[in-house]
Amino acid sequence: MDNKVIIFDTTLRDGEQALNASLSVHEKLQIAQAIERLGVDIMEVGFPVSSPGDFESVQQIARTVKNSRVCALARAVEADIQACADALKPAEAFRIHTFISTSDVHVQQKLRKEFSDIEAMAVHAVKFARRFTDDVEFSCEDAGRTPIDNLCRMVEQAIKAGATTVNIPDTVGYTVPTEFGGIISQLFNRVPNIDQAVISVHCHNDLGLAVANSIAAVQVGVRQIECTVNGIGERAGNCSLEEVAMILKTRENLLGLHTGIQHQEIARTSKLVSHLCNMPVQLNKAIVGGNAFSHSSGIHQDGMLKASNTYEIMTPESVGISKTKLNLTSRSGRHVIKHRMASLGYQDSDYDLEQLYADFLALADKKGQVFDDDLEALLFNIQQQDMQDFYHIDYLTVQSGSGEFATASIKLASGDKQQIESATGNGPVDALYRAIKQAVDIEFEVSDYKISNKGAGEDGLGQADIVVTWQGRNFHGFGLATDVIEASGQALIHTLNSIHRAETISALKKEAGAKQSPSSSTNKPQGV
Ligand SMILES: CC(=O)SCCNC(=O)CCNC(=O)[C@H](O)C(C)(C)COP(=O)(O)OP(=O)(O)OC[C@H]1O[C@@H](n2cnc3c(N)ncnc32)[C@H](O)[C@@H]1OP(=O)(O)O
Ligand SMILES: CC(C)C(=O)C(=O)O
Ligand SMILES: [Mg+2]
Repeated sequence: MDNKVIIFDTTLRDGEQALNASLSVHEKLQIAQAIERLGVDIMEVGFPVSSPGDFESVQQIARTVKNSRVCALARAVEADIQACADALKPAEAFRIHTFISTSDVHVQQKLRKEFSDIEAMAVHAVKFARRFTDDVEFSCEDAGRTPIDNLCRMVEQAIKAGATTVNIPDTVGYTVPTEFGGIISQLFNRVPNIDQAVISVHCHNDLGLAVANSIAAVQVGVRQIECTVNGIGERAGNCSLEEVAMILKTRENLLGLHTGIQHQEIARTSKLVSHLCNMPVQLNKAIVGGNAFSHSSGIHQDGMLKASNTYEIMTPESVGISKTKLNLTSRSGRHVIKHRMASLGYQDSDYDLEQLYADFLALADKKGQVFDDDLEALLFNIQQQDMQDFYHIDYLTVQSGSGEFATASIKLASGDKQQIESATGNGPVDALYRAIKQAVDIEFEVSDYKISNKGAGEDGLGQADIVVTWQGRNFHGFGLATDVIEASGQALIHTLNSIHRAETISALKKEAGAKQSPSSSTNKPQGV
């Protein structure tokens, strides 16, 4: 048996069904091109009968994509299949995928038919689809809950009618791996013509088992996995493409299978899909989550510094992520601090590791994650108070109305000095930022400003993200509050505190440099 597993991507069909905002034709095309670059064998890109917009996007993708076969979905209904054929026509070769439910609950309650009617509809649909292409896939919807005798009958009939791929979906993510693998094994053992079609699986993640079930299926002979980028799809989603691709690559030694996926494209495809679909990826998601290649505790970081395979079973570069992250937190140890200081250009003799580590722990307990600037600030013995909150808004009020200038008044603390300022502006944020500018000693420009919603409902939080340019360097800051004006103020103050810290560090570096004699220059911090 061939040991290549065909990857069938359904991000733009099953994945798209689960979005809370629709994608434009242009956005779908961008995703299709990224998925093509990823090296999938087949991409299912829509359900053309469902709307003129979906028809058009399937057509555009069929016109554009060349290196993956394009496919569209149809009920076991002539009009749906005809729509697939019409939309896919621009492609040189295409697949039509038709389906009907086979489980008792779906046949009786949803379709309200007899199983024999369903068999007849399936056979007719497959034969009708074969008029347009010799690549026809048939799916037994809810196969995971279908009585095995009925499932065997349906698979045999579909192959006899001309299906070249037969897909066994666990539509509601009900089965567990041994059970699902057992269903597939029974099909291989009992359906006489099974070797005349590729057998595929399409698993949903309702119990978090979509990937495990798909792997159980390939272990007993399945050679096509249907999946989506980031695992998006109906309800809890579909089998995640990046997870199966990396399981098959990383455990090729055990499974003896491979795919045609270009693994280095995984991270950027995941980011594009997440961004265009407005579906954030959870931090701890395997392969593409923000923490998938970051290490936070001292024992792990020490291991990673000695040999990365102590805690990484694949490299971040292999999935297109530039490098492993070693987060500095209060769970970090001395080895990683030493390593980070060396990468910032410091030699061991430039600092007292025990003192720095003690200060670092005190700061990490307060702050969570400690960044490189913080470490340098500790090195130069800056008071933690200075590092965290030199500037602070004690009070702010803003007045605005349509057709008038807005006015803002603030009371701002700068270290132990306090100042009251007022300013007018084109809007409330402009007025507030002008008042803050009058109160601080820093010449800066706000070069980017964005407000986004965090959480649902009227009392959800607003997040302000700004970029401030100071002496040619960009500083990012954010603020989070139920009031967007307050969030905007916090964002600017956050940024000004970072600038203040950078200013203080550079003054201290200059001072330290001036005190060094030429003969002690080897002790100078380098590369900072
Ligand atoms: C498991 C899956 O992911 S299946 C794919 C799910 N995706 C979608 O549903 C997205 C596209 N769907 C649509 O745009 C619409 O549902 C359409 C155009 C297909 C149909 O719309 P409508 O005609 O208004 O029907 P509606 O969606 O309300 O009901 C579905 C009908 O199709 C029937 N049906 C469902 N599946 C199938 C099937 N595989 N083959 C034949 N008929 C089916 C249902 O029994 C129901 O028929 P009824 O009207 O006789 O009761
Ligand atoms: C149409 C089929 C393959 C499907 O999406 C499912 O059963 O989940
Ligand atoms: Mg599905």
